Amino acid sequence: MTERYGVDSEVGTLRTVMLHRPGNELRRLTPRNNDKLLFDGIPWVGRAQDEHDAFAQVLRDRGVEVLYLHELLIEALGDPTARAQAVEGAIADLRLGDTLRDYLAASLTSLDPGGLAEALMAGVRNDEVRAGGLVTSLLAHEDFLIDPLPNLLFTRDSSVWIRNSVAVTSLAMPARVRETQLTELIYGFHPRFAGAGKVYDHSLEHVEGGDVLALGPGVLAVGVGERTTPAGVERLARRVFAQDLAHTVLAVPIAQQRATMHLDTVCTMVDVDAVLMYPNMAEEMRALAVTTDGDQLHVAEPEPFLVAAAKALGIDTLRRIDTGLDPVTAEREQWDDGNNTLALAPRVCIAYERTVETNQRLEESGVDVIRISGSELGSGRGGPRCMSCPILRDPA
Ligand SMILES: NC(=[NH2+])NCCC[C@H](N)C(=O)O
Repeated sequence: MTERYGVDSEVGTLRTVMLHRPGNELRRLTPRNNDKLLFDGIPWVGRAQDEHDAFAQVLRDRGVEVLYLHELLIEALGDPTARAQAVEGAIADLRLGDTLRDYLAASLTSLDPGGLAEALMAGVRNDEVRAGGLVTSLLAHEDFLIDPLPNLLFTRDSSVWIRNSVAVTSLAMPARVRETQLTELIYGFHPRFAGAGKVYDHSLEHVEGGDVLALGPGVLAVGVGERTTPAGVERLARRVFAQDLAHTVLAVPIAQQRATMHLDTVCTMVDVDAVLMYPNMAEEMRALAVTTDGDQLHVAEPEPFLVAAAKALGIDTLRRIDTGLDPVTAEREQWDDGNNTLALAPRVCIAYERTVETNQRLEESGVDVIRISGSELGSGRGGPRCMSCPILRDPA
């Protein structure tokens, strides 16, 4: 049987990817809720969809199979047990109270898989239901009973494949926590993933996919900062070692701030032995190599990231593509996800067109750059890497 999933590197030829085409959940963003929902502006949704369609087309033109999260979700919700689990997860929130919870349970249960998926993604507003009762009368019209999930767009964060096992992650920001209820349904109930191993779940310590880089077979780098916690990387290391999915996990501390929320905002791989790094941070990035003797975890002293990574990969040097940008240009382009490239194969990547200088330097270093526009997509602070969850790559 040909493989349908499995990822052992960042750069092996991409075969299958999961995207999420932005939908009605983006139409919920207002100037009053966008900060909480982790968007820096109010995107023009139609244009964001066009940009996203163009991104998907670039992938298809390169022979990549594009799966959509919402379609996988609808298919998974064909299973009655999945629907029951979905409803239970959506109404668990304590803001509802018993009357409203019972009402929502009944109305969500009556929906078909398509309608239920839409409610789970776009959320439900108080004035969209006729529930009656105290809580609904006291809440504002525009209060959400079920929050919308605009960050579903960033499929990188809510699940990550580590070889033939999938890690449903544990998201740190309240606005995103419910996303993994959806990825859990997909991987738990969609027939395509029936035989897949499971290596992590949302009940564990925080780990986000944007922090997890498969540097090469058996070697993961995991950013520890605003999202993934120290305990998260420890738990992930234990889990991947127990399933023999990696021999080394490099824990990489990154500044706890929005600009560097995930490791992939400052560092992505563009070749089997080359990384693109945010120059303002490249020098000081350190890594602690975690290994195991089968029983205990061993933690090495911090070393420069590139040194620790090359050692773990068993190569002489991991090349850093030096964009040579002045600090201000570098800071501007990092903010616009210039370092968040998606590799389609060694030395071929997708990047936003707006990070002009970074792209040019990448090309001068021998990397093909396929440019996509992201004027609207970018308002969620994520680039090509975080808008994609690779499901199948050729072995590196
Ligand atoms: N892997 C990434 N860089 N993801 C970007 C996620 C952006 C999203 N708005 C958030 O704040 O969570």
